[in-house]
Amino acid sequence: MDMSEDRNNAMEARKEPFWVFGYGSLCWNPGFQYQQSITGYVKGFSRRFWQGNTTHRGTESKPGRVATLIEDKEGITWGKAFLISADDNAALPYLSTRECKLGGYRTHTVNFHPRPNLFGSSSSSLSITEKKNALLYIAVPENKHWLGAAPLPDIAKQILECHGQSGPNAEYLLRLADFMREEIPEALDEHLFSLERLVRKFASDMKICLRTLMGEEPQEEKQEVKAVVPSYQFASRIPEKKLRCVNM
Ligand SMILES: N[C@@H](CCC(=O)N[C@@H](CS)C(=O)NCC(=O)O)C(=O)O
Repeated sequence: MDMSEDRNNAMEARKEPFWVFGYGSLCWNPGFQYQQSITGYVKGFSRRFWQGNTTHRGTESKPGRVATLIEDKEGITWGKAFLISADDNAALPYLSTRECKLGGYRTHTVNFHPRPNLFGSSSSSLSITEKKNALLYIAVPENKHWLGAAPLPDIAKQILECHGQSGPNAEYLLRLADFMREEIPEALDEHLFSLERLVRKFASDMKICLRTLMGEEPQEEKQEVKAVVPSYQFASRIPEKKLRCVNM
């Protein structure tokens, strides 16, 4: 699959509004200005916590694990796309620092499929449901932070133990799982939700309060996960967090 980076420059050169697709922390903490956001999916990829991270969610000596995409002909990965305006000159440099410089990701252009309109699309909203060209940031096995596959319990233990400049690695996983459950409850992701279940189990076994770990008031631990009414302001309900290591 051609993962050339020159399309990024083409998007910059064209100076037209463009879409960025997020499937990890960008879903719940985009960190840049955007005109609108739409949940939806990309085909041909599956999400995996196979990318190591030594800045945001880990250290050089104890790298954490963050999300990337692996090629999977039958794969569908759900997330959120953000429309960035033509005259925005800040988003791409910010993402290049956050994703590429600090995270080992590279750009790739895909077709983004907006989530089918749950209430029947009128002709006026047809443009919202049409697939769109989007930029995404993917970590490929050749990058220096790549960790690759491991037994899920080992990945879960690593996530529970690691912490970086942006906070606990567990926060990254749990916020992504919460985002998917609350904004796209129909989306399946066995890898993500199995990891969430394992992290919650190991935290309970080790008497670790995840709410405290995530810097929230200690509360009664979620005993079971209930489907909730989709909230379209998910990101706005998460405490604003500027990523210190991006420093932009
Ligand atoms: N490219 C993926 C993953 C992005 C991601 O998680 N990047 C890391 C860079 S290492 C990050 O920004 N982490 C911020 C954080 O952990 O809060 C996405 O579209 O969401």
